[in-house]
This record gives sequence, C-alpha cells and structure tokens, in this order.
Amino acid sequence: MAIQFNQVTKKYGPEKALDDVSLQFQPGKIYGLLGPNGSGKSTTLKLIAGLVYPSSGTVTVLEEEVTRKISRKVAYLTELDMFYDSFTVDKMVRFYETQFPDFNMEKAAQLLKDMKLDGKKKIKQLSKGNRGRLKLVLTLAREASIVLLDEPFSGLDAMVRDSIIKSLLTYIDFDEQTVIIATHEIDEIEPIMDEVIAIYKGHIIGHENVESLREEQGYSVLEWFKSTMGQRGE
Ligand SMILES: Nc1ncnc2c1ncn2[C@@H]1O[C@H](COP(=O)(O)OP(=O)(O)OP(=O)(O)O)[C@@H](O)[C@H]1O
Repeated sequence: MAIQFNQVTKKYGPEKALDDVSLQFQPGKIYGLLGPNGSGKSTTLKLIAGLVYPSSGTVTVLEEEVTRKISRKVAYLTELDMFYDSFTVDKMVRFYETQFPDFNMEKAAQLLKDMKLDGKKKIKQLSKGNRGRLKLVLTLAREASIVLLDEPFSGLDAMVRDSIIKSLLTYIDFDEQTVIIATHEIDEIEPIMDEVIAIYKGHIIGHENVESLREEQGYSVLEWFKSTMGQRGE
C-alpha cells in the first residue's frame, strides 16, 4: 500500500477536521479527493506530507509512519503561494533542485517549455495562471513516489486547466507514482481519475473505482458525487 490511514482523527483545538478516518491508497493510481470547502481535503494531504500530525491514529506512507522526513518522498503542490517573489523562474527551479534529491532538471526544463514559461521572468511579474503553471512544473519535475495536488485549478482559466491536465498525463509515471488531487472542480479531473473519494465534515462518505462507477452503475463521477452528497442533505 502506498498510503494508509488507520483510524485517524485530526483536531484543531476542539474541532475535528478529520474524524476516525481509515483509508488506503494503492501505488500507481490517480485519486480524486472531492469535497466541499472545509470538508478536510487539505488536512488529509497535509497529514500525508508530514506537515501536520494525527491527534490519534496513524498515517503510514511507503510503509513508514509519517514524520517531517517524508517530504523527501512526497511532492506537494499547496494551495498557498509560497514563492519567493524576487526570484526568477530559473532561480526558483535551481532552488528546488538543491532542496530535493529527486528533482529532475531535464524534466523541469521540458515542463517549462511545454508550459511556455520564461525562465528569466521574476516570479512577481507572473500572472496568476503562470504562477499556477510554475507550481505544477516544480511539483511534477520531482520523481517522487507520492504527488499531492491541492486545488491545482483554482482561479485558473480553461486553457491553463487544459495544459495542467495534459502535463499530468505526460509527466506522471503511472507505474511508480501515486497521485492525489484534492479539488471541488470535478469536471476537470473526471477523465484522468482511477479512484474517487468523497469527504464531508471530516468523514469519508464514499470511495469508488471510477471505471466500475461508469460501467456497472452508469454514473459519471459528478453524478455519483452529487448523489452521495445529496444523501447527506447537502
Ligand atoms: N490551522 C487550522 N486551525 C484551525 N482550524 C483549521 C486549521 N486548518 C483547517 N482547519 C479547519 O478544519 C476543517 C477542515 O479544513 P481543510 O482545510 O482540511 O478543508 P478543505 O476541504 O481543504 O477545505 P477548502 O476546500 O476550503 O480548502 C475546517 O473546518 C477548517 O476550518
């Protein structure tokens, strides 16, 4: 198993962001983690990345219980802008190379080209769409076993969304990498997901294989998600 949650509860103060979650992610699959705002998607990814720890229960990644050290094996695209504004794109790429032994410079160069990013530009000069693209370059250039994308489409236009999906399909190694995409924009990732997990108020309320959803139950992911949420009165 690539990732295992064993009865994980995560509290921030008295509030439970995740409540007794048990969940498994298999290697080499693309997962969609779907849920409305505040449902616990980011918390789930942060637990895998070792940025927060369970209040109770355990999270195991690649057979090891998660500590900060896991960041060496987990590539994490956050929803936050973490860029050093005065850096150029090239400098940022070189900075990542020094931070992560699995960072592949050739892959980064190819991704920059595909995404039509100018290496000489300062990060503060980039449009929001190009910042989104750069974040993806930095994440996908890593040959990490686990790739976590938190809202990779938020605030980006249709063309940028398209180029993100294309680069995912091109640069993910489907034999080696497990990818989890947290989003509430289901349409975008519908064609590329293997498995879909619905999360609501800190609980996993559904987990399905996308192909069997379509073929056996005749549901699109969006239809399935709406009906799963509907049963919760949402
Ligand atoms: N650092 C924090 N301190 C206090 N409460 C937090 C913190 N981070 C998250 N929470 C709370 O935990 C719950 C789950 O948040 P989380 O960010 O995991 O949800 P999400 O599904 O990613 O939402 P969004 O789509 O809005 O990013 C929310 O109620 C949120 O307010």
